[in-house]
Amino acid sequence: MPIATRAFAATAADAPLSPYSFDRRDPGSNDVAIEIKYCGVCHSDLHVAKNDLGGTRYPIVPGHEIAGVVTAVGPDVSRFKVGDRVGVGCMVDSCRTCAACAAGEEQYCEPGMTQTYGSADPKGGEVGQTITQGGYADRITVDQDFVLRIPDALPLDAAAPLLCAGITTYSPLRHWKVGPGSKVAVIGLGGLGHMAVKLAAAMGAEVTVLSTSDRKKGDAERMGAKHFLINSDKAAMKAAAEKFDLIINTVSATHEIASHINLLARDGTMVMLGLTTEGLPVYAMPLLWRRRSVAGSLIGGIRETQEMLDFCAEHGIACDIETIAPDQINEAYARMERSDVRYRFVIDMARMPQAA
Ligand SMILES: NC(=O)c1ccc[n+]([C@@H]2O[C@H](COP(=O)([O-])OP(=O)(O)OC[C@H]3O[C@@H](n4cnc5c(N)ncnc54)[C@H](O)[C@@H]3O)[C@@H](O)[C@H]2O)c1
Ligand SMILES: [Zn+2]
Repeated sequence: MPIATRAFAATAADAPLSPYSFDRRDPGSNDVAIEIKYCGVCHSDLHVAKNDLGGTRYPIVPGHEIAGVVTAVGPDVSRFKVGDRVGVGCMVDSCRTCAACAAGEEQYCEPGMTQTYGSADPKGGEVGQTITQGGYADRITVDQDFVLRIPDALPLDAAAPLLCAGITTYSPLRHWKVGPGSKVAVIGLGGLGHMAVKLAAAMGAEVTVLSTSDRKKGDAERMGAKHFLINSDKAAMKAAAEKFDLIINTVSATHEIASHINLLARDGTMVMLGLTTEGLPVYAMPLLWRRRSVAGSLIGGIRETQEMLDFCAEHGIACDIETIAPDQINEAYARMERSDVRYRFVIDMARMPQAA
């Protein structure tokens, strides 16, 4: 029996999200059926719903920060049982044979991972759907290899955004070997940025937040930042020159980065996380003079995502959230566009309208 699912979908780039019903597949032999309790609202959802990146196929149910409880498992599922607290992030499958998948970095799967929403699903996807549909929904069915275990120490609502915002910031902090003594700067204190601050501080780094105003200074310090820099303050920016080993750039819109390169120490790296589509000028001289890099990073693999969840449980880290009902999603998007969010909206599926 296919699983009746209530959701919120975008039907066009300029239309508000609205109630949408469809069927999830009944669990196959390796599948886990999940009742979604909470889903975080990532800025990528907004980019896709509004077709900022091009190529969105409608209707689309966004959402890739999923936390819920297992309701059924297929006969070959060994890792999960009914009642387990689980999460699903940005991927629901990959080729599993390419070099990236073999290295546990399924996000860089060479033929391409199957994203939680908007991907053509090689297994046929949801019943009657040509693309995968995401987590602004009360049910989902996912292959067990792409399901994460949410440790008991983490509340499901505040853990949900870890499945994207958490892993997207944890992975570059690990890749660039952040630890005690590292100096890390975070640009953009939103969903990703606030997790970058908490995670880098828990890894022992000295963290600085770079922002356009001092509105969030108190919050940043509470999250573990030692310093707060306003990027229009020329004297402060000059004083911070050559300071940082790693700059995590989470800004969601195209913005000037060249003036920030001088903040990097020798061998320092600025990691771009925002899904911006326009080119940005970067000059060779400040890069080569200190062997600096500008890099990018995409979410993180399944093994590393579990490691991140366990790290958060061990260090008592979760997201700062504002819980909303599914029908408040359009208002939440409008607020995200105004940078009015502290620091992640999370949809509570128990408040799904009955008629959806
Ligand atoms: N690389 C990845 O794997 C990955 C994963 C998740 C999200 N993302 C992308 O990362 C970006 C951030 O996502 P989020 O969910 O944290 O968004 P968010 O809306 O929670 O935060 C964005 C931050 O950028 C700031 N900002 C926006 N425009 C700005 C500007 N012009 N100048 C300076 N600051 C500005 C906002 O004040 C806010 O602090 C988005 O583009 C999102 O799509 C990438
Ligand atoms: Zn995301």
